[in-house]
Amino acid sequence: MRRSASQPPELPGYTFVRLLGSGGFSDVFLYEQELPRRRVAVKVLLTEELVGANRAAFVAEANLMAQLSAHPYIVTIYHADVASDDRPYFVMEYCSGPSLAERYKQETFQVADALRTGVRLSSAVATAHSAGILHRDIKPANVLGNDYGWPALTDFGISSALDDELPVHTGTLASALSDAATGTGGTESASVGMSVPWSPPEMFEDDPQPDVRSDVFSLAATIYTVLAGQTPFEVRGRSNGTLDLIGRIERGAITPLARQDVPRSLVAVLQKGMASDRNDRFATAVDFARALQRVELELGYSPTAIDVPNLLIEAPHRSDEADDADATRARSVATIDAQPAAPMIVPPVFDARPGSDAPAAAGDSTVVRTPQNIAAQPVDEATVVRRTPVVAETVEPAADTEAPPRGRGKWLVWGGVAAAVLIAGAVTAGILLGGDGEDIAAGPTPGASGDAIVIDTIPTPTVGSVVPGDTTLTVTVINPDPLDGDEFVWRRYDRPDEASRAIDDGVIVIKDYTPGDSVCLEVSVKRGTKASANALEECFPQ
Ligand SMILES: Nc1ncnc2c1ncn2[C@@H]1O[C@H](COP(=O)(O)OP(=O)(O)OP(=O)(O)O)[C@@H](O)[C@H]1O
Repeated sequence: MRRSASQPPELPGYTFVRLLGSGGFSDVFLYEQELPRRRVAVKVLLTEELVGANRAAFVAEANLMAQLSAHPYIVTIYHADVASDDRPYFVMEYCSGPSLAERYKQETFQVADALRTGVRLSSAVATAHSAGILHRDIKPANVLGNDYGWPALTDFGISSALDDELPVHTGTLASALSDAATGTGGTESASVGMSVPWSPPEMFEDDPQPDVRSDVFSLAATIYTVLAGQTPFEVRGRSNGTLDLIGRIERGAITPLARQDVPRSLVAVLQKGMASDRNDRFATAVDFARALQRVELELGYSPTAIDVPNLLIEAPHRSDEADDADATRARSVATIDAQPAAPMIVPPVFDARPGSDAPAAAGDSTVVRTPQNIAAQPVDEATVVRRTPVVAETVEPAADTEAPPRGRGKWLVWGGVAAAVLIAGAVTAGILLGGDGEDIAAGPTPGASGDAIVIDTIPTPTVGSVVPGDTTLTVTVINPDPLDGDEFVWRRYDRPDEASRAIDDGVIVIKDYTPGDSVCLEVSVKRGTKASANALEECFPQ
């Protein structure tokens, strides 16, 4: 439920113009500043959030952003104070353009634009890292657009110092349950914020310990999102509830990026950025930016400068790039120029382009997004708060319990109280309970509502063997915990138009197979009318 905005405060020297937007615990208003005359965005903490920890978190956000304000791709903070109604506020650069979230839903990003945005954003993130700050909530909605159409990273609301504990928020699942049910408060404990579709797997651990590579994952996921027009672990035509996404993120099941104009090298960079094991990712945001620059060079584009402070790393110029307009700025930041391309290997799972042996299209042609390549159902993009360490709990299903309208009950946007409890339990157990199993008879359950009630635990199949033949590919799958009557349901997710099929012996035979081709399968165990919520999703041969 959307809450109504608070009253804009009276601010001497500023005239209120209009509401720009509302966050979980603050409102952002457009004001006209008198001297110097300019439009500014003012973020104001809600009266209900004035209690200690929230006020401190708000002030910390202003201080973190102010520390990074000189960066060209981080929203600039001008001033902070407390209004006459006792609400703290900060005044920042007004970003008149659409955010990346608005843009990717309305237009198809050209490859050059995505690369440029990726390098710029990475330099903003690297700058935060060099100041000892993890952003922890990088996603398209937190990248605003300024007057020049440049990206401007914002919302350091859940950021933390690199060597600190995660920021502690007040309020818990238990207290939310209690609040929702009775209107009273509950006990407090620590919780962490995250936006699930762009979160790395380590954030779902009991005691998350994110580091710079966690931000690298979210950076890569953000660039994937703007290129694909959907988040990386969303699958068209399937349930994309929070549990589904967490399962796919943990398995590294990135949805193939079906764009002919995205070169294999870029696919490989994004895949490496989103590797499940953080040791397999780029070690730093600068490394990720450099990899994007190499793709720019490969495609014949001017490499976008990496603007970072205090890192006077000057790589050799490409002679014809000496006048790159991007490289000269009146900013106190160093510039890292592009380096020569290095070959990268693209595993087939991520690259869904037909005829993937064909050379990469170097062009930057406009791609018209057809209804087929738009995600069928929205995922929950909100920043949510999860208690940590997460403890399994059991509650009566409360699917129709309303989420509190404002404040730290933000995580309830996950689809209700029961969904949040289910996530907590599932993550703790290290497995994702199959209880949100899709009702086969009714078809896939769209959205987070499919996460609401735990009914049973249906195992996820594993791969037994893969045997490529001259004209067939035979994949045998195993039910690790079979019960009488269990079957398998499988389909090719690289061919969304093909129907699902049921088998009971676990032997999947793909006919008309051409050796060397990749076949992407989604296999669930079917038990009665339910299926395992977390399907096996893999492309073969591996
Ligand atoms: N500097 C700005 N210029 C223009 N619009 C802004 C600016 N800062 C925020 N907004 C708008 O205000 C909305 C709310 O901002 P806020 O940072 O509170 O967002 P949020 O991420 O939804 O909330 P939270 O901080 O609770 O995660 C944003 O969605 C954005 O549209």
